[in-house]
Amino acid sequence: MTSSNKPLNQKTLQRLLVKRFGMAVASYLAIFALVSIAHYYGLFAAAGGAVALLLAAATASQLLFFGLFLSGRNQSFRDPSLTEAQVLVALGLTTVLVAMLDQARGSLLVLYPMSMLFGLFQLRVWVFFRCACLAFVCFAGINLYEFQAGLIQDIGLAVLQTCVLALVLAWLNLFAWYMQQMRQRMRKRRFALQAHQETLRGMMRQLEDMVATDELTGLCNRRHFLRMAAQALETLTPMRQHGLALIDLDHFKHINDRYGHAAGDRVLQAFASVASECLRDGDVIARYGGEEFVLLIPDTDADAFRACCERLRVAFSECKPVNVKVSNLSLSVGMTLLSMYDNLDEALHRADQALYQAKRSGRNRSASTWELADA
Ligand SMILES: Nc1nc2c(ncn2[C@@H]2O[C@H](COP(=O)(O)OP(=O)(O)OP(=O)(O)O)[C@@H](O)[C@H]2O)c(=O)[nH]1
Repeated sequence: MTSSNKPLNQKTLQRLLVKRFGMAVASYLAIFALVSIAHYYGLFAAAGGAVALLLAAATASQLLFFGLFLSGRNQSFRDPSLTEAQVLVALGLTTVLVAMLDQARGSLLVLYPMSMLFGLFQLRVWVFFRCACLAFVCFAGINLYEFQAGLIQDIGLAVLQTCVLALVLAWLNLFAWYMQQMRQRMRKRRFALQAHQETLRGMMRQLEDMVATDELTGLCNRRHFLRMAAQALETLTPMRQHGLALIDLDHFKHINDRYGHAAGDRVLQAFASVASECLRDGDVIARYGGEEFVLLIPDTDADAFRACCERLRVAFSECKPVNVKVSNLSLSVGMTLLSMYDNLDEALHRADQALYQAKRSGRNRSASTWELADA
C-alpha cells in the first residue's frame, strides 16, 4: 500500500463506519415507533417518567457515539467500529425496556437478537458469545427478580420466553461462528488469488521483455523499435525533430568467414555494449536484423545527431570484442531527420538510401539525407 492511498482508505473506512452507525440510529427510531405503539395501548408497566428517562438515555448514548465518530476519536479504540460498545448499550437499553413491559414483553423480546445481529459480522466469535450470554443473563435476571418479588403474572410464559431467547441466541452464535469460518476461508482464497495474480504479472513482464528484446545483443528488437518509433513520431510538434539512423557493420561477412560465426556474434555484442555506453537515456537503439541496427535520438537537430552517430562510429572502431582478435572494425551510418507528419516507413527508406550512399563512398562513415538533398 502506498503512503498516498493510506489516508484515503482510512477515510473510506470511517465513512463506512458512520453509515453503519446511521443504520443503528434508524433501528433506534423504528424501536421508538414500537415503544410509542406499546405506550399508546397502555402496555407499559412503568410510569411515563421512567419511559421518558429511557428515551433520554437512548438518545444520549447515540449522541455520544455520534460525537465519537464525527470527531474521529473512535479511531483511537482497538475496534474503531465500536461494535461491542454499541451492542452492549443496545442490550442494556433493551433490558430496561423489556423490564418495563408486561404483556408486550414477548413481542419485544426480538430486540435482543436484533441487537446481536448488529455485531454478527464485526464481533469475534468469543466476543459475540459473551454478548449473547449477557443478553440471556439480563432477561433471565428480570424474570428471576420478578419471581422473587412475586411480581410475575404467568410463570409458564416467562419460562417459555426465556427458553425461546436461549434457543435463538444459541442459533445466532452458531451462525456467527459459521460466518466467521466462511470469511476466513474467503480471505485465505483472496490472498492465494492475489499471490497467483502477482506471479502471473511477473510472468507477463518476463514475456513482454522476451518479446521486445533481441536475444543475442540484449537490445530492443525490430518490432519493439518500430512500435516505440511510431509513438515517438506521434509526440512530435512543428518545432521539434527526431534523428533516425540505420547502422550497418562493415564487411561483417568477412569477419564471420575469417574468425567464425561465434566471433561474429561477439562483435555484434561488442557493438551493443558500445552503443549502450555512448547513448543517453531516452535514445533508442535496436537490432534491425543481421548486422544492421537502427537508432532513434529524440529531440535533436542535424549537427547534434551527426555528432552522436560519429561518436558511436569512432567508439566502435576502437572497441575490443571479447576473445576476437579482429582489427579494423568499422560501421556505416545512414541518417535522416523525422519531422511532424513524417511517415516512419518513408523515413526508414530515406535512412537506407543514405546508408547505401555511405557504403558506396567507401564505408566507415556516415551519410545523411539532408546532404544527399544538397548534393
Ligand atoms: N555471426 C553472425 N552473423 C550474422 C548474424 N546475422 C547475420 N549475419 C551475417 O552477417 C553477414 C552480412 O553480410 P552482408 O550482408 O554481405 O554485409 P557485409 O559483409 O557486412 O558487407 P557490407 O554491409 O557491404 O559492408 C552475413 O554473412 C550473415 O550471415 C548473426 O546473428 N551472427
